[in-house]
Amino acid sequence: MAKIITYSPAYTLVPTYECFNRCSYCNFRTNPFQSPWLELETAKQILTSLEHQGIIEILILSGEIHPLSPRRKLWIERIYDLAKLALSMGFLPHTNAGVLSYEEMALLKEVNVSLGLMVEQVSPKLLDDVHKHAPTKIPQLRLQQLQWAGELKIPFTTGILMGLGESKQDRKDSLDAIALLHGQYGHIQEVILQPYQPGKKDIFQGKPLNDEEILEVIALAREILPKDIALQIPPNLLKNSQLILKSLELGVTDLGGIVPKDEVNPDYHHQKIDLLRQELLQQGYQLKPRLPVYPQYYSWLSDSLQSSLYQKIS
Ligand SMILES: O=c1nc2n(C[C@H](O)[C@H](O)[C@H](O)CO)c3cc(O)ccc3cc-2c(=O)[nH]1
Ligand SMILES: C[C@H]1O[C@@H](n2cnc3c(N)ncnc32)[C@H](O)[C@@H]1O
Ligand code: MET
Ligand code: SF4
Repeated sequence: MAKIITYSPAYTLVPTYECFNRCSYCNFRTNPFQSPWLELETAKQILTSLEHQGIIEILILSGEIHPLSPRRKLWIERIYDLAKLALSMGFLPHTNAGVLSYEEMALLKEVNVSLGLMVEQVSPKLLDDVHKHAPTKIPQLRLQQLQWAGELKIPFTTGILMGLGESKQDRKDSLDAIALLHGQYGHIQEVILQPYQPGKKDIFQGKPLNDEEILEVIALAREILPKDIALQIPPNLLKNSQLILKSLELGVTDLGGIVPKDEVNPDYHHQKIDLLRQELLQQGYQLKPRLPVYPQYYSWLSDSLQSSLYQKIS
């Protein structure tokens, strides 16, 4: 029997690329005021063109507006409206818009089947380097987000970014912190193991992890995280199919959003899904689409979100 590996047929909407953080590894951001915001009309055209293509998830991924900016409220409203629009057109939204206030998180819960935020790494050392100009990457702030998501009963996706200059112990600490919060609230549906990959725009001088190091983190994550958390790795950031297969052997069960354009790593394209499916099948793995919320959390969602979800399944 072939082992099942999942992926999410997705499309990424970007409310804005402007971001007041400056993570040195980022290939996504522009400076504040340098990117127009995505208009609802434009989003509607994009979503219309995506209908009947098997796309399930709309991943809303945004640069961040300063919490004290007078534009913050408009920005959250735009994200809310984009998610609501996607829902009304039969898609299932999942938003990662960086660090939110408790009220913002509660608001976005209404129109998203799950939310996401990467922990990155809990080591405060990174604040002297890659996160020197990225105030929302303060580890305590990110962990508090996971705690709030737990309190609000929001099915949550998180993960670590590897290759930022952290030590092995730092990675272990980050995974332990995620496991601890999941132990308290049971809300972490998946953990993304994201290898940093250099792009054309970033200014980070560090070296990405090599294959052995990546595999070591996967094994460690599988050991630390409880079995009900799915392990995800984006296949376009792995060098070759061999490495993808080895990841699956070590316990990766999900390949994340397979999208036409990887907005975070635009220099790394996804392999054609049919090719990937065939390659995996030859090795005894069956690639299957999944929803952006895992079944054990369906009952956490509002009646309205549950009915959107059941329309997708039936
Ligand atoms: O749902 C998420 N998917 C993330 N993904 C996977 C995503 O589902 C897609 O593969 C594309 O990145 C979307 O543009 C990432 C992929 C990358 O190459 C780099 C970073 C991310 C980060 C996230 C993330 O925070 N949340
Ligand atoms: C949305 C998520 O994308 C990840 N991210 C940002 N830049 C890169 C990069 N160059 N390579 C890999 N992942 C990256 C961070 O972990 C962020 O939280
Ligand atoms: N700005 C958010 C974060 O870093 C999500 C997008 S990153 C390209 O957490
Ligand atoms: S990774 Fe996210 S928070 Fe950091 S600069 Fe890029 S968009 Fe902003």
